[in-house]
Amino acid sequence: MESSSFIGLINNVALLLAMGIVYDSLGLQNIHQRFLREGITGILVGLLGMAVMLTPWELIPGVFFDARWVLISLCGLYFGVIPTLIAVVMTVTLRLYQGGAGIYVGSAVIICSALIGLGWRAYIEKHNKALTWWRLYFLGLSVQITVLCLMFFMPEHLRYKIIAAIAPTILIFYPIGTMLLGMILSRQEERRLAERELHISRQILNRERGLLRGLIDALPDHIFIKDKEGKYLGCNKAFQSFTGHQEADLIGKTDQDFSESNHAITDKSDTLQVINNLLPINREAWTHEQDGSPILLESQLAPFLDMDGEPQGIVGISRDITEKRKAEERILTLSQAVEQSPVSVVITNLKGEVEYVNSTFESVTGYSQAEVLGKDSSILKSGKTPPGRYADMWAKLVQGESWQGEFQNKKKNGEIFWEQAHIAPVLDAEGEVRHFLAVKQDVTKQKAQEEKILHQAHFDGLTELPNRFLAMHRLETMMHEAKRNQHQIAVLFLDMDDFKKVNDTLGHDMGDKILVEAAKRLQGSVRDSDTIGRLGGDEFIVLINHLERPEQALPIAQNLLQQFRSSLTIDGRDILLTMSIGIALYPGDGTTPSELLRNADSAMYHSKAAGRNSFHFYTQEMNIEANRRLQLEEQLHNALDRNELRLLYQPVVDLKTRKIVGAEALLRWDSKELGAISPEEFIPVAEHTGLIVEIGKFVLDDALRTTSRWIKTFIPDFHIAINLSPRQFRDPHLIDNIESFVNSYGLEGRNLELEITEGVLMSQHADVEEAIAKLTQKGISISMDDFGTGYSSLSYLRSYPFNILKVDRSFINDISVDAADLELVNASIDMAHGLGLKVIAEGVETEEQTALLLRKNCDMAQGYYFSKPIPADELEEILKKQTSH
Ligand SMILES: Nc1nc2c(ncn2[C@@H]2O[C@H](COP(=O)(O)O[C@H]3[C@@H](O)[C@H](n4cnc5c(=O)[nH]c(N)nc54)O[C@@H]3COP(=O)(O)O)[C@@H](O)[C@H]2O)c(=O)[nH]1
Repeated sequence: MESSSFIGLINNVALLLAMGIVYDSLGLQNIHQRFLREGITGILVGLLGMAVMLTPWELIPGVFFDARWVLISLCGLYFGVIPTLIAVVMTVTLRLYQGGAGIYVGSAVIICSALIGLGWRAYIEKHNKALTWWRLYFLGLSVQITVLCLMFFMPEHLRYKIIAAIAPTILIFYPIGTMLLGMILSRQEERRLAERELHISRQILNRERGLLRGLIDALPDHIFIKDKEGKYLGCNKAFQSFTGHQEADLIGKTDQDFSESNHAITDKSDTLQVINNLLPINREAWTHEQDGSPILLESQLAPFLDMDGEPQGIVGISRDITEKRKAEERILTLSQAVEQSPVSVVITNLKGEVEYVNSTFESVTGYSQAEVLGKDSSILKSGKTPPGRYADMWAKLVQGESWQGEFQNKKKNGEIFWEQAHIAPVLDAEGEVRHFLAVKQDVTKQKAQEEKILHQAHFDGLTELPNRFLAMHRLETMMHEAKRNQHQIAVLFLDMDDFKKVNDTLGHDMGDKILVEAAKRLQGSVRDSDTIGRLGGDEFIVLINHLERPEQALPIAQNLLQQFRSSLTIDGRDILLTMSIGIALYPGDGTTPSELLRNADSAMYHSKAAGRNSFHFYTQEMNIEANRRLQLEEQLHNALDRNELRLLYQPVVDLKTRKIVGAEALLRWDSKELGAISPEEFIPVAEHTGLIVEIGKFVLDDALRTTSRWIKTFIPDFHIAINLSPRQFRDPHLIDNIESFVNSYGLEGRNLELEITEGVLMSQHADVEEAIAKLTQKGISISMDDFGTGYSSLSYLRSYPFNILKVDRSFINDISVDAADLELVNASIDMAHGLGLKVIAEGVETEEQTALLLRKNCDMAQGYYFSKPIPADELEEILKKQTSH
């Protein structure tokens, strides 16, 4: 090859190499817009191709040659369609401009080499092949063979000359050149790619490093790194502000160089421990913040290793757990309080499944925690709680409101129990309902108590009949219904005849049994729709509903009386009892329950007055009687204050001497409103109302004061008889009062005689026995009044320490005409004397009676024959005269 040809070849090679260098130095790969990048690349390759075409070398004289197809084929292979098209257009244009014999073959060479380059590119991309040296070689070879073939289209006189001239060169050197050039371009491409990746990696690394630092600095936890000697290698902002030292000041120093706060997080021994064991450790320590406030730090220290696994130091994270610890302690206290709470605590999820129960729940229900966890809270349902209550509860809970109420639940052993529950939704920090909390108390005992109280409030404890309150309530309900339906009601007021006497005689226990039996008989004689109740004592009420005519009550009352025609058998004893019944009708006899009851009561009184064991319908006259009783009660209340009460004295005469030896104090009431009222009328009222206690005290005081004068002046042995009613014995001050009056008026016990009737003894109060014993100890005489009228006076005479027997007026009346009465009185006197008692005959009205009594050895007498009850001053005059004789 000639030197000029060689220079041309070198020139072509240099231009081809320049393509890669220029591409690199222009940084075309950095142009992000694809069309711009490919356009510029195409122009650059086109320019280089034109430069190659303008610097050919003369292969043989007259035959010029260049390496354009190498450039164009590599452009197709490396840069793709658009740059190759531009380069082809530019170089073909130049070739056409150059003209000559090879104008078309030269242009075809450019186009074919471009197509072969693009074809190889498509093949490599499609099959994802690597651009190896041998592929580059075959690309070069295929291009050269194509170029050689195209040479056959040269004019005939040149065709073989050219082929002969170029064939060895392009078949031997050009494929190798193409391969080498391609490899250079590939290497450049790889380097460019590696650089770009490195650049990107650096960017990522920097960004991530910044991000990581930012993150670490943003963390509230204290983060630090130390080397093996415990010297700081770095730390985050939180650590800096906690220790009060900048990172730059910390680096290279140990905790020994700083204050306590650093030691709280880690100390040298921790660092050594972590490094030696290569295991993380946790530690907690109390220290102080910069402002001196105490703070609890929890630190985690872990080793960090180099690539070879050698420990390089430790990394530590420490955080403020002061609030967490306080919260834990609060939660612990709270959970212990809940656990030990005396009430059951249940926490469920929103589906009602149990998540927690305390120990009280376990002990109350018998279920262990394990048995109920995850179960539906309805496990305790007994089926006895009304379903509406659960619906009401859920309606409240789903609205976020709390609910309280009672359930009748079932224990594990099947026992039913009452629970008072307060259930509330539990909200989380966002205000969302997450759980339900139930606080429950076993109120079974209270319920039973309530029911008992309710029962007691409505039912009579002895007979289990409705009591006054319930009976009146039912009457009111019946009245409403009767008013609506235009029917009538009969209210029957029942009172047992002489029950008090029977009760007192046979004792209260027997009395109670009689009442129970009587109640059963009454119950059996009315319809279910009627009501029978106990008003108290021996009083019952029967309410007959749905009457059309008043007469319909008549057979019912008759039937009730009939029930008691046969005797009651109690404890083997046959007891015959009768009833007095009063009937009031609604609406005729009253428009309120109390008015009807009052009027039925008046009618009952009338039955009593009419001889008992009978019934009477209420009449207006009865109302008058009842009103009278009411008036007496009202007026008697203040009779003492108004000085309406005074005492009369009836002398008691010694039958042998006919001299006054004593007197009986008898009370009189001259009411300013009602006029003179007989003691027979007002004493029962005073007893009934309890006013007798106050009045009796007045009698004792007045009588003892008055007679003390007579005793001191006229008769030292004078005895004053004072009546005591049963009710007075229930006064705890009775004995003290008597003693105090006797002492204060300078009297002796023998000057006082207390008259008690059988009724006092029959009440069987322990107080009576005790009181009588105390009184007799003080020398006070006790006399049995109205002897002979009661049932068992004789047995009482033996049982109690009586001093005097007062034979009742009813026996004395007829002793002069009735031999039986005289015998009775005679026997009484003998018996009394046999027991060591003195006898006073009451109601002596004639000399004949007096003489008979004297003959029968009666000791004393009182009665109109000797004197009616007279005022104190009159008796004083008599005593004066008697003494002076
Ligand atoms: N607890 C108290 N009871 C008292 C007191 N004062 C009286 N009474 C009791 O009231 C009942 C009626 O008493 P009174 O109307 O006073 O009748 C007494 C005499 O007046 C009456 N009497 C006396 N002699 C005759 C007579 O010859 N004929 C006749 N027809 N009546 C006569 O008898 C009554 C006395 O009875 P007694 O008490 O049984 O001795 C009466 O039961 C009183 O007890 C009082 O302060 N406290």
